[in-house]
Amino acid sequence: MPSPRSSRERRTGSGRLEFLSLVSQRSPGPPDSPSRRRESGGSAAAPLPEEDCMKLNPSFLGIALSSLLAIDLWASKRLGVCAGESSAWGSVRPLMKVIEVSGHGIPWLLGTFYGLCQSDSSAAREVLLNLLFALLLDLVLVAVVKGIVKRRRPTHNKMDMFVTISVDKYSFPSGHATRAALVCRFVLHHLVLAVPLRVLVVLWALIVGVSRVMLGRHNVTDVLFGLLLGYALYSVVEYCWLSPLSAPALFALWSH
Ligand SMILES: CC(C)=CCC/C(C)=C/COP(=O)(O)O
Repeated sequence: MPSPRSSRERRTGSGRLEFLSLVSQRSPGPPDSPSRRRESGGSAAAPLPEEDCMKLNPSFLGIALSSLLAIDLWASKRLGVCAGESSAWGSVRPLMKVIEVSGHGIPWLLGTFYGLCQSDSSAAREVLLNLLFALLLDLVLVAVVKGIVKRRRPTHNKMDMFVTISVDKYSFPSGHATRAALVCRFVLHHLVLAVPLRVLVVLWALIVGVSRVMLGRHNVTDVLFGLLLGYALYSVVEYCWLSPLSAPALFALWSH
């Protein structure tokens, strides 16, 4: 028995199947428009209001963003292999938490402040004062962006972080990632280090970023944006560089 064929197909002289163009057979307009769908139901319909058409035709940007977010959530969940003790890489979680502390704001702020109090050269004081300024600027900027975006941390995150502030319930951007990128650029520009140490500094920043996703603290996009933000923030710090000439009162505070 011959198989039933749709009205969109016909046979050519050579016996090959050819698909008839739907567009050429119907009235002009987008082939999948709502009015078309109504026509295919057999009854003529009045055109839909413009707002309805807008809802039915989401913009390319909207689709691209939702797809990116869906991929982000899926990848972040799969990469969150240290999110709990019972996770696939749960045994590595303590090491990841040490890396977390290495990028935390408190040790960096306290360490820089201590160095500033101890330093006896004006060049070191200038660098440390600017590092302190950079770290504070970073904290404020991240808190503002987190407060505006209000993206929740991944559901698989265990909120057992060392010292947090209220906006740290939000995840975009990763504060550890901004700090790691900022400190990395700062150190590479202002400390004279041997190449292996420079490589280590870059590796540390990348590992801090990756560990945020592995610990389940962040989605991948939080970390990528955080790294970019920290990188860009360093340029702002360079631009506003504090020196004994531009901020004499501040330097007078630290001169012994
Ligand atoms: C309390 C102070 C001085 C800093 C908070 C540091 C902190 C907990 C940042 C959050 O980082 P993530 O956004 O990467 O989770």
